[in-house]
Amino acid sequence: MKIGIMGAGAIARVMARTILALNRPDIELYAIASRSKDRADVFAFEFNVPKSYGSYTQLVCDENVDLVYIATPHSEHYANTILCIDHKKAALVEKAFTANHEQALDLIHRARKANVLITEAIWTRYMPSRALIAKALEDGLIGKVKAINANLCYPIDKKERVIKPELAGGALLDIGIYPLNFALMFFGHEIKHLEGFCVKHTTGVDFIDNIAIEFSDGKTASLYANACVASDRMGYIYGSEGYIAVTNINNPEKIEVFNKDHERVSEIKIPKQVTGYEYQLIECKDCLDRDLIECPSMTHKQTLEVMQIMDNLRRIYGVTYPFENK
Ligand SMILES: NC(=O)C1=CN([C@@H]2O[C@H](COP(=O)(O)OP(=O)(O)OC[C@H]3O[C@@H](n4cnc5c(N)ncnc54)[C@H](OP(=O)(O)O)[C@@H]3O)[C@@H](O)[C@H]2O)C=CC1
Ligand SMILES: O=C1CO[C@H](CO)[C@@H](O)[C@@H]1O
Repeated sequence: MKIGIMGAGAIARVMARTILALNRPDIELYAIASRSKDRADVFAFEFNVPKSYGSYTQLVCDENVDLVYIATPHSEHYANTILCIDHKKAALVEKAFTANHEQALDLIHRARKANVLITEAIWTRYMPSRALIAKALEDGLIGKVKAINANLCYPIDKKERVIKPELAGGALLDIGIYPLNFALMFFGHEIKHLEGFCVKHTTGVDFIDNIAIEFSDGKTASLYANACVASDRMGYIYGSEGYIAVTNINNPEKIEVFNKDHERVSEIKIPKQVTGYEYQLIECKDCLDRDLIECPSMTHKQTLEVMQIMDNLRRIYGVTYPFENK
């Protein structure tokens, strides 16, 4: 699978390092495309990428590219993915999949019509830690499962793409999406009641997010994201007999099981990984081999439901992006 990266920014570099370190002959870093040929050339030199393009269109016109990894700001994902679909290129689209549900729905309709794989690069959904936690819950390690509490905070208030409304910035789409997915991955998507409260940046985007969910089966989730501070990134799943503590919900480092007397009863070992970003690539390769147009770890339906929940939260917050008001 020859990968072409769209956008030569921060996460693109992490992905390039991942592909190189993965060192699989069947998963190759083949091309980089930037809006600037100079930036593409610098990137290509840095990671020894065979092809370097000064426009995204040139990348999707390269007949050797099998998968485009879209690593641009949220506001751009919609147009970038259309470009891929129109050129019959499979796309792994960074989270948030799009700026809103309407864009996501349109992309999925287009991809299905064109029979092209598109999927959201919400890396935590593809990781082995997800199945390990789900199994611990199924096995009854903490009794009857009742509630989740999770947070993810980074001091990212100087990043343009995070503070600018026109780039669909804000804490929710950038980091709040992780505690949200953490809760939905383990409790499902059937929501009975959703509440939210945010503090806004001076630019108008949400910057400190508090989210409360009551699921249809009575389980609950309290989620927090803050784009001005660093936090412990803990995720807790509480049950009638104890709780599971996940250290770093953004890339799980430790999964511990405690009983209701707060004694640690076990630790669930996480397999050694490259960076954690490799699993979504491996699943894309598998999907392409099997002619699938969506990834089982993050189905189109699940992506759409996450986008809908985030739209609903933004409605509660009173946050819209300028291009949505036209
Ligand atoms: N999974 C994860 O752990 C992470 C995911 N992300 C996600 O990755 C995406 C990119 O984030 P990140 O790499 O931090 O962002 P950066 O700002 O570092 O890079 C984004 C790149 O997108 C390109 N781009 C295209 N259009 C625009 C535009 N209008 N304004 C600015 N840049 C543009 C630029 O590349 P060029 O000019 O070369 O074309 C730019 O370098 C986001 O969706 C974000 O949520 C980010 C960090 C971690
Ligand atoms: O997905 C992400 C995880 O962590 C980052 C902090 O560096 C975020 O900004 C980002 O978008």
